[in-house]
Amino acid sequence: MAGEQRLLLDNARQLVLVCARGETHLARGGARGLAVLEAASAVVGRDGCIKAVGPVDAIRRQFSETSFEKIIDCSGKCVLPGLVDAHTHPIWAGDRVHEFAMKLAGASYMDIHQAGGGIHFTVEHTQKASEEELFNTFKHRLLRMISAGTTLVECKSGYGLNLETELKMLRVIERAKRLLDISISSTYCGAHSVPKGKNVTEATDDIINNHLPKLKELDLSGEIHVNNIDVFCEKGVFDLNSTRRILQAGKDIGLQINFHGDELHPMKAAELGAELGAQAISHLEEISDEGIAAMAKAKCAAVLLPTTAYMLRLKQPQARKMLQEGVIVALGSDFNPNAYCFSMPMVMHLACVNMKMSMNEALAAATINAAYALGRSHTHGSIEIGKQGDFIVINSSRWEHLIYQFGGHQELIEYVIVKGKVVYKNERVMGY
Ligand SMILES: N=CN[C@@H](CCC(=O)O)C(=O)O
Ligand SMILES: [Zn+2]
Repeated sequence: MAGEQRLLLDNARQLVLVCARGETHLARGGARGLAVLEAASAVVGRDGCIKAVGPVDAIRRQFSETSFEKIIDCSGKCVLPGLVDAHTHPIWAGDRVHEFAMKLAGASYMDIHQAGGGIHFTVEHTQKASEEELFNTFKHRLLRMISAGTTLVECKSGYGLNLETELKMLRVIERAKRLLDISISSTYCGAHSVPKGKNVTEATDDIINNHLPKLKELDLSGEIHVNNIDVFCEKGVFDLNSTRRILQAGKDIGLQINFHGDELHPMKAAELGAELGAQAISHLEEISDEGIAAMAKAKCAAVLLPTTAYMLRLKQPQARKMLQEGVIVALGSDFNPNAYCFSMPMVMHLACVNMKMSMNEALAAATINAAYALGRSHTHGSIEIGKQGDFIVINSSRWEHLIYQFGGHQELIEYVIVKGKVVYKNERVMGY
């Protein structure tokens, strides 16, 4: 093939495609075996999309007349799809390291929340922060996510609660979507907590009557484009009926439903999400058997968050049962001031050890299934022709080292590539 292409990833020891037949997700046995090529190469075109994937010699023959803007010699290394983080809260001011100490001393998440800390503490600081300050810290956090291999991330608002601050957060996300080398799926999470001075019904009415119409108006004018709607459906936060009203109203203005459910108490959130056609539900530590069956039937993804269960010493979600029953299991870092973790490789490791997932299942959950949870698996989550050219290159001859070496990704990940462009090059790569 003559002409010019953007990138050749040449001669990888392992090229981990994840999927090879255009699957939108991997459930049941599908997640157990991943598509992996040995001694293979991949080509990204000037439009940022993957043009070819295959054995080294075949790709060299096919592109013998082609020039490349960049060639990366991947000998002895592994290439994987860019990782997808399906759940984060990365825009906020004021850390909560003091609450970490309180939790270590025995306070529960809800003790702190009900005493006015937790989300309320972050809301107070985020309301006061300038848009510029929020953008700068957000940018820094996204760069840390990229260096840990994330190339598509879901980002929530939800530390504003009032319309003004929720819009400030969403503008910050919009700016990052335009300016930074990472793909973002944005989520309006105005129902993250009931604001001080309002009861649940008042907060729900305010969201439905004021926030959502404003989001629709800003979408039509092209100022802010939001992808998902979220609610923290939890005892003492938003009950099932308010959750239903908000999610339905969000769906009515074209947002995908993707919400927090069944985390600290069984709420029948999974059953509700399946009924409303939710794309995904997160947490699910307290899901019922009926909820698992309903999510499998509705093809509603379960976004499991191993850092939260670990940090808060919660019971683990039943990942094995969900996988056996055919639920589409995805993973997220849940980066937020309560669970300060940017790293999907560490999340995969925790999912394997604490939730008993296999490494293949964890990688599927952090790539194609996380992309599915965001409605993006037609463009992200696997190395297949036509998809966006997002990759990580690791300095190891077997891809499983990315999960096995807990915390080791900082030395293992050599390149992070988005749309065929190197967006992170690690200068201290060491291998093993
Ligand atoms: N559970 C609700 N929301 C977040 C925590 C947010 C916070 O504590 O600031 C979560 O997903 O873990
Ligand atoms: Zn969350």
